[in-house]
Amino acid sequence: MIIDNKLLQCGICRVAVVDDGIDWLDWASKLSKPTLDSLTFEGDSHYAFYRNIMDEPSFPFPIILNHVAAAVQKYFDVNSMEEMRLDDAFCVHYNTSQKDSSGAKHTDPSDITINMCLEVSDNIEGSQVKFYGTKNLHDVLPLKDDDSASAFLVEQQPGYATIHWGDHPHETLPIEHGRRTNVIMTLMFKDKSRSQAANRTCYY
Ligand SMILES: O=C(O)CCC(=O)C(=O)O
Ligand SMILES: [Fe+2]
Repeated sequence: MIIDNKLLQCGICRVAVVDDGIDWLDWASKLSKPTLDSLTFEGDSHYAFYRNIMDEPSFPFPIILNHVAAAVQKYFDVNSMEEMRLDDAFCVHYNTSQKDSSGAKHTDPSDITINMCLEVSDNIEGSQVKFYGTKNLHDVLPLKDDDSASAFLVEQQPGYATIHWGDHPHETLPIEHGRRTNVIMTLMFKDKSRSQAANRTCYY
């Protein structure tokens, strides 16, 4: 597991999901097309492109969850992935033809979010995820107060999952060049008494 220590100290864990059997680009091209459902009743007005993929039959959710399990267990106070359930999953896609490719500042309706990057074009500019403030991770020495970032950017890299607490405020910056496709998976503690997310108001 190669983990970026600076990000960890800010509360973000980035993990490579390398699997010979998965063609991320192929999934990006498939999922970044609208469906009738995504165009009609399930749109999320906060994203220029949003497509729910909970019912996508062959998307490799189990493989992704397997790859991130060790990191989730080490850093997010989870003893076993059995304690978590996948509550929702959707694809976001950004390109320069979109009128507004930013994502407003929010927290997620999740205890833990896994944001899997499928595709980033070579000419990408912008479209970083900007996090506000730092969060503590298990087993990571937090930054001293004066080093603590008030906000920082996380670049997205294809094949990497960004794992963060659902209540870590973040936004997506507008894309200036290129295209990007990510899949966002929201995880909840099955034990409702451990879940902070059920009654969260996500937008400010
Ligand atoms: O990748 C993106 O632009 C969305 C990021 C996000 O909202 C998340 O990780 O929860
Ligand atoms: Fe989010």
